[in-house]
Amino acid sequence: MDFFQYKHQQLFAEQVAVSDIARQYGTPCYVYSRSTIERHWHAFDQAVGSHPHLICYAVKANSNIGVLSVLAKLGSGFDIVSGGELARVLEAGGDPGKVVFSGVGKTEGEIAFALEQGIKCFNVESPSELHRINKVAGELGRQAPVSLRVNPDVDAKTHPYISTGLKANKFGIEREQAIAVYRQAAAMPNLKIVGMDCHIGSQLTQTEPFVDALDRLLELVDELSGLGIEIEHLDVGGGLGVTYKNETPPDPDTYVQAIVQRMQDRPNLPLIFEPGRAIMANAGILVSKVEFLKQGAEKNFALVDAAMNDLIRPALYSAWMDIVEVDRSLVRDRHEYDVVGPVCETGDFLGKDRELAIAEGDLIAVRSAGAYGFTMASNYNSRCRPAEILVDGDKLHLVREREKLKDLWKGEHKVP
Ligand SMILES: Cc1ncc(COP(=O)(O)O)c(C=O)c1O
Ligand SMILES: N[C@@H](CCCC[NH3+])C(=O)O
Repeated sequence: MDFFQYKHQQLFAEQVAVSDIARQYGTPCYVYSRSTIERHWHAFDQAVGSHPHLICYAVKANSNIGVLSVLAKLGSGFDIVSGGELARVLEAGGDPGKVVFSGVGKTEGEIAFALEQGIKCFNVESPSELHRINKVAGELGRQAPVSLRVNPDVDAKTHPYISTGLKANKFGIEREQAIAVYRQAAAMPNLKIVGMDCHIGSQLTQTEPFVDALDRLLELVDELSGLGIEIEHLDVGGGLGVTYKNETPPDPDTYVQAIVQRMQDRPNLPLIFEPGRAIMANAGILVSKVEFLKQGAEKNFALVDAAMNDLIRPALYSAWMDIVEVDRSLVRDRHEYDVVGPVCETGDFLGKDRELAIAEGDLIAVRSAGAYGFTMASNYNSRCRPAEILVDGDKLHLVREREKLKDLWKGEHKVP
């Protein structure tokens, strides 16, 4: 069931009319559905069934404290890529013992912070990082749990900017070197090898690359076992795609089943999943107001009050995101528009060539904007970042206030 749907031609978020939310909190604003977040998380968790596992939501997709607190209450784990994300998880009430720390450039400070908090493990992306973790752990008198992120060299068949599992990508340790690096890790006194990890890219719409990657990892697990190095968990990463337009990704159940089936003869090797987009994308929309309609020589423009600084995916990846009218009861002529924001960049668009029945002052919503929306927002053009509202049935929670002008120069100083 979709928790963003029309009732009497009005777009609703759960039981609240989106136009009421806009009236109360202004635009632009992100609106999230708690039920959708929970349903998506459970879809992963239940699909794994009795195989031991942990769902570690990828915080980068949407790191709002309100969102994280919903997931923490479900008992979710978290995949983080910075000390900042760890701090958010802790603030939201997440369990550090269920946190895996990915990312290619962990600093000494971040490693120390994570060790002190007792995270589940570091997903290590290079031999240099192993040395660094070993050093910091030694200084703190601790043993650091580590898992190597192996780059399995499979083609994820996704946008080149968001593919991560190819030899040409900066992520992970090459498959051919993995055994040697595990041996190095085994010889370091302050490390404890606990797992193996991979993440081959984002917005994948086929199951096959995931299964190929898993098979490649399992070969390595067996080879390591022969060398006396036992892997205690296998982290298959995130990356499951969603439908923005006409993509047909497998649903979480089909994707998870394909992976769990491969694990049937390894019932004691726990799995970790790191979904981000599949949990959050369709749990959120970006609501914006039409400021002006403008007729150009070749195109009609709908100038709206949200821009690339609020939602950069269309500008950055030419990503197509659905744009809909919030109130379809209004009588309007239907025209084709480029939906653009006020930022001074030609690339500032939310959608091109969209048929919409709108007038100045009307509301539109960009759908599937719950993942990589606010987390990639900036203050470019000195624009205040939008409010974020979480809907829970008929209740509204303002989970992030709209930034105020003073927030724009917080921490900056005039020169005497
Ligand atoms: C290491 C890691 N894990 C998980 C994710 C989440 O990916 P997605 O949002 O595609 O599920 C990412 C981002 O692609 C990532 O880099
Ligand atoms: N930010 C990207 C995906 C990158 C995933 C991060 N590893 C998007 O909006 O689609």
